[in-house]
Amino acid sequence: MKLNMEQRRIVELEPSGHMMIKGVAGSGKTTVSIRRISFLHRHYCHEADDKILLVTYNKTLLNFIKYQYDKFVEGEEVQQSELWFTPNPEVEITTIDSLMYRYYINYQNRTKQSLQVASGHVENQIMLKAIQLVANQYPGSKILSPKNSSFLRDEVAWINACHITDAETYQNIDRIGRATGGGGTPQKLLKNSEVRAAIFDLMETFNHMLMQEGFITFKQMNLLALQEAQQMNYGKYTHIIIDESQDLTKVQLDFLTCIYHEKKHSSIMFVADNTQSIYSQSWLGKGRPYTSIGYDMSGKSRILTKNYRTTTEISTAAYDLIECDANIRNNVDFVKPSLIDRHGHPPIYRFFMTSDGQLSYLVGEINSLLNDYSYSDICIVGREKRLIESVCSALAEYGLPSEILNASVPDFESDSIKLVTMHSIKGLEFKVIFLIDLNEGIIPNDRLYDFDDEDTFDSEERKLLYVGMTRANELLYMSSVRKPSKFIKELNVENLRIKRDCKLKPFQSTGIQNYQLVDQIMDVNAKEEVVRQWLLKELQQTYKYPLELIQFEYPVQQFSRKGYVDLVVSIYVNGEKIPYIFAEVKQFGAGIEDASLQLKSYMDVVPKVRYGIVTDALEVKCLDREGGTLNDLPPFQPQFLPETRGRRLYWNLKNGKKYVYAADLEDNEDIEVSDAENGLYVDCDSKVMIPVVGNVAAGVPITVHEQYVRELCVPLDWIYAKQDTFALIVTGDSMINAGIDKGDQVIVHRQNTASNGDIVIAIIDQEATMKKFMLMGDSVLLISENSSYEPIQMKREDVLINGKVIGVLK
Ligand SMILES: Nc1ncnc2c1ncn2[C@@H]1O[C@H](COP(=O)(O)OP(=O)(O)OP(=O)(O)O)[C@@H](O)[C@H]1O
Repeated sequence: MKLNMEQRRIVELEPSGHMMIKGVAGSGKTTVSIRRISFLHRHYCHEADDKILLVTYNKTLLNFIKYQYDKFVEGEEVQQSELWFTPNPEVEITTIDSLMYRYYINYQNRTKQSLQVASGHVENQIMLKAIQLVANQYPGSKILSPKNSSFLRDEVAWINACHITDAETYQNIDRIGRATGGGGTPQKLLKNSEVRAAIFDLMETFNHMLMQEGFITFKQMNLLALQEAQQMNYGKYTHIIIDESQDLTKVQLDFLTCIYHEKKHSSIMFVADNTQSIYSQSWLGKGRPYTSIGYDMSGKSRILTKNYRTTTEISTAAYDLIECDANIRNNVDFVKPSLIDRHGHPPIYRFFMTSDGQLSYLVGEINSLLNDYSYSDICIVGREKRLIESVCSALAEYGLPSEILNASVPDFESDSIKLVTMHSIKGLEFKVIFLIDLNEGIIPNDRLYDFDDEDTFDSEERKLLYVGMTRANELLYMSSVRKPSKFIKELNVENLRIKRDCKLKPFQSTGIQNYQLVDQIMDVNAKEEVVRQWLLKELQQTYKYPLELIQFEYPVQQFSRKGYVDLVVSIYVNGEKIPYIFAEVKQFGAGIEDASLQLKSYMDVVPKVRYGIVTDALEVKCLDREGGTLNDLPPFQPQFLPETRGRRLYWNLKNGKKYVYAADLEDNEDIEVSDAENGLYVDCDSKVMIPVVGNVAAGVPITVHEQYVRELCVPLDWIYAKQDTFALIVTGDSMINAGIDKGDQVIVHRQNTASNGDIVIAIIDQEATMKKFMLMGDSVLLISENSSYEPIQMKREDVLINGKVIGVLK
């Protein structure tokens, strides 16, 4: 892979302390980070204690990096990658959690203190005790109640994650998302309030009680790892690259600063995309400035805007989500993605009435994809683990191999469909992604509404969906069951499709007041009408059929019975209007099996109809005349309309070529000319009007009259000079073997000379006639191209040539 210029500049940047790389999803942030290791290792790692660290937030991403590089990197880079992933004192690639855990173990060993990570249950029990104890000191406080214990546990974890060690800091900190007390927050967390004072005391008491009982939380463990790093001066890194830095907590960021060994040639690079910040305890992802962790990034940031991972169609649809979220767009570090010219199928969205419906769709679609993709190219993504677990076991029943990606030892290569949660797919990519169960209550997850205010929480969940959508290299499927997530409505339906290889967009209802062809509707309140109106709109907007070709309730005689096709699209063929597409619609979600049979029976009795479509707005089936299934319907073509142009053949005797000449029936100056052989249109910008002066017998006039009633418009190229060009109507049949028939128009150039073989207008006995000119010695043969007529031989001086035929308009 060749890096683009911006990427290469970042990789090869001379280290000068801290810097930030902002980039959109798929812009190569991880790619650049890995190449940068190689560069730093080669050029800026010359001192004995120089070490490089690449730290990722999530374990699956770490393993994905290893997998990608083991698989793809060649030549020198293979050696480099081997260097990184085999024990090597100079380069380390790890997750922030395992790194901090190592420091925590050192802390334990040094302090001889052994604490166990508390289970959720233990944590809750101790929290309840702590609430009881502290509540006595705040008799007026409503917040310190057992019913708020999970909110309080979350808030305490947040204080610990943010490395807030004194009450004053907590009293004054911006509590983004919570301060307003919106959504499920039990109480406003106003600055300098008694509520905050109570929570801070609770945090200290809880931490203390937990440790007393020999337990610790993950957040406290991180605090102790940080303490250890501050204490010890060993194992520091000259270069640190932090991938997904927007997800890290304040403690984790402080820890990395602490293990950064500042030197003349050292560097710490924060790689971030705030649009993908999906953790509520993250620090920078919430829009906090880098100065809050001790770095001034003015003039130190670089931007990557091009999304290389997904197609333009997928990126555009995913961006719809971001565009409607002011929280995300207004974030200081927001980067608007720019698109690369890689096109593919727009994302497919399906709605199902039941989970079984979704499952059988998944099975059917995966089976149909297997011609082009292997199982390992496909990943099914769910908001929650339980959702993918149930799909995983169901797929097994259908004989489809699948496995839930294990974050610790993921096997990306195994020939099975992967299943993963939205949180763990961050940083990964697959050729085909299915985002399932995008349902109300699941995303945004209403069980988690308890803590942050609604807008903040929605933004976080919206980003989660954005992360999922931007994982697909080629094909993205999205589906909902029963009630779609409100985020689905935020996607622009124009950017979605209902099926692969089909232009039809997902169902959207139309209000009765906007129904079309109302005079043809039997019952506007009928349940299937809204489906028919959607299909009608699709036929007009997506397939471009004009409304005048569409009709409702088209009568069909089936033996003694009369039936009515719900919708028909007709076209004109040779001036005759014939039915072209039959459509049968069913009410929303009613199924299409019966309607398919009905449609086939209608098509059977109307042999002219070519295509059929049947839909209940959820399922769609297109049929051909023989009843075979088609991917899509044909789009409208201009020739389907009644003829508005007179089409004629023009034989240009100047160059021997034939053209299709089409003049508008109402405006004969509006002409279209195309090459009759290859159909290519001929430039008609320069054209002239020539008079139609009468029939051939009248000959070519000697003087030009101004008042010719009829004129013919022809391209300038076809004639020699406008003032000497006339059109005559052929009256006789003397030239039929030359392809010139009665009624044709010939274009004549006025001249009194002719060459052998020219078709001329000659005056014989004071009457004009059209003949072929042949000079024979002193005489001239005027030949009819019709064996019924004898050639006329005349003395050369007696022959009066009036003009030469330069073209024939049939
Ligand atoms: N210059 C390039 N040319 C072609 N492909 C590229 C280029 N840069 C990156 N890619 C490809 O784009 C995809 C995304 O790259 P990468 O994972 O590094 O992006 P990212 O910014 O870390 O993405 P995300 O933040 O969404 O996880 C990868 O498949 C990578 O190989």
